[in-house]
Amino acid sequence: MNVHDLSRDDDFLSHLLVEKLGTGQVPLVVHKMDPSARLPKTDADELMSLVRRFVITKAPVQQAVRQAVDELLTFPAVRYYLKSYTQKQINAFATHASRYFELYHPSGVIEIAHTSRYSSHTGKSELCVLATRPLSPGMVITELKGSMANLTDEEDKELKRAGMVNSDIRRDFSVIHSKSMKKNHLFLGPARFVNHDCDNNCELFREGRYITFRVLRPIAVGEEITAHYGDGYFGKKNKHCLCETCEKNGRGGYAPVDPDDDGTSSSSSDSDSESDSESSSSDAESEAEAEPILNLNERRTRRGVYAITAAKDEDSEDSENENDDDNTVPLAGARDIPADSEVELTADLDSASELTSLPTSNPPSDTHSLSSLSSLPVSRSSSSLTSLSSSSSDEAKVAASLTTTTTRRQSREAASRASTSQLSSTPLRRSTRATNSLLASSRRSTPVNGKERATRTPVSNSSSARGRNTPRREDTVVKEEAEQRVLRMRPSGPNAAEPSKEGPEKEPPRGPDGKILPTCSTCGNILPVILVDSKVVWGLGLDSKKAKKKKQDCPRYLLNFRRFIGPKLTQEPRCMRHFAIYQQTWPSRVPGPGAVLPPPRATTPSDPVAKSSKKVLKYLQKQAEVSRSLAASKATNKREREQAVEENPRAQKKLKADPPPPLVKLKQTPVSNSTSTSTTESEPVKRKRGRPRLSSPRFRPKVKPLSEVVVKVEEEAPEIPAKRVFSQPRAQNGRFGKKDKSQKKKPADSATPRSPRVKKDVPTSPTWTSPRRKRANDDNEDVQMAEDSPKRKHVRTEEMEEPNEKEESSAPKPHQRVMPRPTSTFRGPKLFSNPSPLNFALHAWAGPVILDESSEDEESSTPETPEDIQSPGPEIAEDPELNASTLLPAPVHRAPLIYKPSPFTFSKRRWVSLPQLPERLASGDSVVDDKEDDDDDKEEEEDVENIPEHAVSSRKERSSSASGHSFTPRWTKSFLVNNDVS
Ligand SMILES: C[S@@+](CC[C@H](N)C(=O)[O-])C[C@H]1O[C@@H](n2cnc3c(N)ncnc32)[C@H](O)[C@@H]1O
Repeated sequence: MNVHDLSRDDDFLSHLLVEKLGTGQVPLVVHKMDPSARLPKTDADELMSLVRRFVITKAPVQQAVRQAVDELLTFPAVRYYLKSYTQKQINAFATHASRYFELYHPSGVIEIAHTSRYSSHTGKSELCVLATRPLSPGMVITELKGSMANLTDEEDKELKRAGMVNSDIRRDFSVIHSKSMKKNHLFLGPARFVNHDCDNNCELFREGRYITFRVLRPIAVGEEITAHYGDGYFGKKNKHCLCETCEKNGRGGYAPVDPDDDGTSSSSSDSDSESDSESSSSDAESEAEAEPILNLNERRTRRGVYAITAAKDEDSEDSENENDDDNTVPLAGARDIPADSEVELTADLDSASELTSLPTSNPPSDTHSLSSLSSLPVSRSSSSLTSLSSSSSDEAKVAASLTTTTTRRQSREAASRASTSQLSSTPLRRSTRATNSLLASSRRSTPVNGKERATRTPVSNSSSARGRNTPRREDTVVKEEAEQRVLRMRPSGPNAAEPSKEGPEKEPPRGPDGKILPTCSTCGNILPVILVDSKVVWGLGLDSKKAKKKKQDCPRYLLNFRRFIGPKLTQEPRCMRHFAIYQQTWPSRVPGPGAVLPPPRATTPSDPVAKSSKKVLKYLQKQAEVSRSLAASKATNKREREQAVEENPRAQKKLKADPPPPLVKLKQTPVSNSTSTSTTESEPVKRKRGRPRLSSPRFRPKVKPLSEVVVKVEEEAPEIPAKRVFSQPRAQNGRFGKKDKSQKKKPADSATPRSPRVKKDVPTSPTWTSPRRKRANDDNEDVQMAEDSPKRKHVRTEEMEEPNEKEESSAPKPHQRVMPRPTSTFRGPKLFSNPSPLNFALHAWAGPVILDESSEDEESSTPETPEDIQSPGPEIAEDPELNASTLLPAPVHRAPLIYKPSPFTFSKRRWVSLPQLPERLASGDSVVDDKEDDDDDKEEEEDVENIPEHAVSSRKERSSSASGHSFTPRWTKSFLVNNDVS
């Protein structure tokens, strides 16, 4: 796709599928590449019904997406839009459309929302991406994609040429620089709404021609998805960054103003060409440039979007470092010319994948600016007021309540204050100012970091909206504010949610008059008062005693209400939009009480090794350390017990009686007040009779397969003395490691070697791990180990703690050879009936079989019982073919069994037979191995979701189709022609 088409398509599609969708009069305003382009008119209701059909369809995601795209292409406006398109262009458009549709699928885990975090500073509507479900590290947010288009040098320059009045392409968009290709790419699509945070919770990575995101640490519902644009994107060392992390730490745009700072601080962002790299930042340091203090908060970046200022000095200095000398073309009052500073995206996009953005050349209108402020959601994590959460601070809630339409008592107060504001020249501005004023006043008494933080009212939207023609007024404003300010801070205040995090009980939000404010029982937001034409249409009386007793939701229901209040509804919070689309309360997406959510589409990476990143590994490593310490104490106990067993065989009995070692799962350190479905708690494995069910959730990697693997590597391997594992079953149990119950859980027990020599060949762990799970873990481990050694064999060997590595590598891998059964009970697919396993086993034991040493190697990891003809039921015991000796190629000697294996285990194995066994035996085939592999494969197919390795192909398929990247040319020209496109 070329840049022009991508830009044009994205403008149109984001208009259709973001702006027009359920947002009423306060849309999610998307910055257009070409705001001047006229877009065909579309009926919002029609669009909504299309999306409604899409979200309620039962079809699989991709099918549903295709249907939706098909339908979209029948819209007159779309047909009109595409009429000059070639087939290729239509396909590209359809693919891009599919990305937007994917966002809305009920299985999706994110949504696009307003954020006020930057709006108040940038004066423009800003969007963000929020999680609607808990996300775990390693997950790939498949529906959050961005399409890339190669930028030609000319286009690249064009994007950098800010403020070209008649420019076709505007610059408030992401540009990714590929180190390997040494090229910049334009990056559009839903993924472009991801904002930057210095402690980002997601990272970018590339899947073919599109970019998507991988979760780095647990993300709670309502939390914002953030990426890292680079270290120098928002000025040198991101000193103008307004992210939540900077806010919490008093850095970036929230850092105290250095009294010595004469405004000549460097601004690498304005100059550095590879701003995220260390070298570039050091380069940038040398390129110190003056920057007036006055403009620190809303200064322009090199991309000039949110730093709009008319300060002369700054402009000239910035321009010094810009490669483009476009100083004569100011952008909304600023000559913000982006340098070649797009952050680099390395070849594998893991280590240095970064997202950059180019600035917009046009500030939004006041309406837009304010609309963005009008829905100030409250964040659980103090993040940018973008998420709805009950744990938000009062202050944030006050902010939320003070939307452009808020007229509660406190907002009235604020409004009266605002009326005195010099800047509030219009009602809209006044309300914005009111919000800020109120917040400022409340903050004046808020000590931060032991200091009383003076407040500064950020430049109102008017500053962003000001034109080049009004420099004088801006200067006045800026100076005035600078006098007030000691520290830089954003209007919502620092650590907005901190108090609620600390205290066990949340303080209900109160207005300035001290009265408790009514909040939405769904999202916790302060209920707004909605005005239409200065008349309160909703919200009054909600603070009455009666109303307080009643559970009250925020006005998502006003969607229906809108019918009689007309289209002039001035506010539509997130709950409303959500409800409009899903007819469900936020964040639920599926209808009906107790309805089951479809599994989230965020997946683990298809190729964990390739997709692993330092950050994920770092996180996992951290987690592993925690569990390692836990394991250390356990290991000591185990060793003691094992020693006791060796010294005193009687101790075995005790050991047997002891509960089996728990399946160690990662104990997670709580990262947030996440409702994450994280399953990485330390939970002991319940012992069950028979073999553990491989499909049992307790053996699934669940949410954090990577984490578990780390634990395995770090924890299990060092504490497993091979002796304990092999000595017992070999000596006492013969072929069936029945006696030691802890071994019952190991499939390896069936393959227990008989001699000490074999002992070395079959390593195992004290905690039974199903082969399938083990394989999955191996893969995951590879991810974890990828940095040290990409060789999986080596990793596996390490994990198994094989005493004799050479033997291990040459020997068949035990976990591959051991045949796990589909279930631990008699519900396996190979049983035709449900006979008594006990009877069967007793019958089968009539002719005990002992294999010779020569066949042991082969069998060491395979079932001991010979394969036989599949039996219809217990009668199988009567079948002469059950005499294993007749089936085995070379049975050498027999001996009575010393121990009776579990009848369940035994009979189950016996029944796993191949009809073609005799023939295979006759032909000298290795019966057991093949059979086992088959079985394994089948099982793995059944449980493919749990096994990264085996899931790779299916994931790849899913992923590629999910991406829309591989969409076949379904949306043909003829399709459009057939649909009256001419
Ligand atoms: C790729 S866009 C992100 C989506 C953007 N909020 C929107 O609505 O289109 C990058 C822009 O978001 C804003 N932004 C994102 N993260 C920011 C941060 N940490 N500090 C300041 N502005 C940020 C800046 O305006 C930046 O130019």
